Formats: sequence, C-alpha cells, structure tokens
Amino acid sequence: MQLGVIGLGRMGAIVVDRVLDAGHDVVAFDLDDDAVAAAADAGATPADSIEDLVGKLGDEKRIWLMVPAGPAVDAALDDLEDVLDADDIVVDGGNSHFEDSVRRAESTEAAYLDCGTSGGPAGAELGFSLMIGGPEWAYDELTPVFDAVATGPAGHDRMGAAGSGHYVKMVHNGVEYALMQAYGEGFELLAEGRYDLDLEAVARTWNNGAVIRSWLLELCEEAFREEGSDLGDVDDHVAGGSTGTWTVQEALEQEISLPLIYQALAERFASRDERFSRRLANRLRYGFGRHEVARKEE
Ligand SMILES: NC(=O)C1=CN([C@@H]2O[C@H](COP(=O)(O)OP(=O)(O)OC[C@H]3O[C@@H](n4cnc5c(N)ncnc54)[C@H](O)[C@@H]3O)[C@@H](O)[C@H]2O)C=CC1
Ligand SMILES: O=C(CO)[C@H](O)[C@H](O)COP(=O)(O)O
Repeated sequence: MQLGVIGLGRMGAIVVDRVLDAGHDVVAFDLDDDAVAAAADAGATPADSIEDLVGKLGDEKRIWLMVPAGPAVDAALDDLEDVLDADDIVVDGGNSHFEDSVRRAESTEAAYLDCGTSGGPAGAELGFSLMIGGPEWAYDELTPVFDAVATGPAGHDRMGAAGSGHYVKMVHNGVEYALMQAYGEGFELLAEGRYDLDLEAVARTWNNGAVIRSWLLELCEEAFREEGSDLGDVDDHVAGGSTGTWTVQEALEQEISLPLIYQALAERFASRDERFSRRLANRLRYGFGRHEVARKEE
C-alpha cells in the first residue's frame, strides 16, 4: 500500500517509520524541511508541498494527517479539498476534538477516519493504540496500515461512526489526567510523610506485581531514577489541559459526574506553587510524550 503522511513531528515520524518497516510505500510532507529530509532518509518519498504529495500518490489516495489539532488540520484539508474524491481516505491521527472530526467528515469528499492515537513517542518501538471512527470500508481498507502503526491487530479497532475515535481518545486522556493525579498525590504523601523513602524503589516495587502497576507508574519509576526522589529542579507547572477540558465539558453536557478527572484538570489550572504532584506530572509528560520539562529558574 502507498500512504501519504502529512506532519512528521514526534508522532508522524513514527507513523512513517512503522509503515515503511511493514513494507509499504510512504510519501511524506511537513512544513519543516528538516522533518521531510529525515523521512526521506528513512526511505519515504519526500514531497515539498501537499500538492506535490498528492501528485506522487496513486489514483486511490490514502493520507494520514499527524499535525497539531486545530487550524493545521483544516489547513491541510483545504489544500486537499479539490483533489479528493469518494474513493480516497483521510486519517486524522492527532488529538482533534470529536465535534471537529464530525464536521470534517461531513464536509470532506473522501472517507474520513478520526483516529485517537495513544502511546506517545514510546510507540516507535512498541506501536500505538489506535481508536478509530468513520466508515467501516475505509477502516477495513487501511487495516494493513493500522496493523503496522499500532502494536499489531489487537492495538486498533473501529469504535463506531464519525467522531467516535476522537471521542474515545478524549475520554482516554481524561483518565490519563486522573491517573497522573492519583500517582502524584500518593507520591507526594510518601515524599513529605513520616519516612525518608527512596521513591524509585517504591515505584519499582509497586511495578512488580502490585495492584496499581502500570506504564504511568513505570514512568514514575523512570522519573525518580533520573531526577531523584525529590524530583530535583522539576517545576510544578503542568502544561496541556485541552483534552481534559473537553472531557469535563462533555461530562457536564451528558450530566455524568467525573469528580476525579475534574479535580485533576483543576489542579493543572490552579496556581499554587510547589505542589509535588504537579512537578511529577510535568516530568511524566516528558516520559510518555517527550513534552518539554519545565525547569525551575536558577
Ligand atoms: N506527542 C504525543 O505524545 C502525542 C501527540 N498526539 C497528537 O498527535 C498530533 C501530532 O503531535 P506531535 O507529533 O507530538 O506534534 P509535533 O509538534 O511534534 O509535530 C507536528 C508536526 O506537524 C507539522 N505541521 C504543522 N502544521 C502543518 C501543516 N499545515 N502541514 C504540514 N505539516 C504541518 C509541524 O511542522 C510538525 O513537524 C497532535 O494532534 C497531538 O496532540 C497524540 C497522542 C500522543
Ligand atoms: O494525547 C496525549 C497522550 O495520551 C498527548 O501527550 C497530549 O498532549 C496530552 O494531552 P494534554 O496536552 O491535553 O495534556
């Protein structure tokens, strides 16, 4: 299969590498020339514009967008608008709001698959978890690509109609916020409580057989190993917040009570300094997303 990939940053480069490794062809474009050159080094055919990318794809175009959610997705779709027809497929693998995805699916000539992507840059080796919404034929057609990008056949599934992939990913991120908050609070009590504890040792012990073992807890272990039990100069500023906000907004609209996710979101927005839990969350976002770690001023 031949896949066009638009957006070759932390996540898009992994899509390119994994699709190439599975024996497919990739045509790659990014606004950043260096990212295009890196994709070409990996074996992709470089494109210097979306028009050029489209020209290098066959009649039935399969295109994966991995650009930042929001205007960049609409900009790419605007550029594609005149060349897409009903036999073509566009995947949006970013963290788009599900209502934007429904709107785009309705206004795009091509079959539109909204694809929630989880796993972060660690997915380079492991593959991602993919939550996909949109037409069944398009999902079936792109199954070889999803097999390659995901951990394998069990790492992706069609959630349902347009928007459902990004809806499931939105809720996933709300859960992610609450889990980070829970680990942060537990380690804050351990850090500031009665005993002088090695928190890497605690996390490692929990990760080996404990009820609360998880990848996020492995990232806690990594953070304490690399930063120390006091988290060194890791600041208590936690960036992000959009996907958690959407989860809470949707819960309010559906009259579903999500106190843990709301509280975790509120913690991000609160301005109190020196919360250990926020500093750990700041460091964990580096662990799973290679998001920049905010450091304290000297
Ligand atoms: N980093 C992570 O852990 C995860 C990110 N995501 C989502 O995946 C998407 C991509 O994220 P990252 O790769 O982390 O971002 P990134 O910032 O590393 O890469 C985005 C790339 O898109 C390019 N770009 C922006 N606008 C463009 C346009 N109009 N045409 C072509 N290229 C364009 C940029 O030059 C950049 O190379 C986002 O929606 C993000 O929320 C989803 C799951 C995890
Ligand atoms: O989707 C992700 C992880 O699953 C990304 O890392 C995302 O950036 C996290 O969301 P936010 O920036 O809203 O905290």
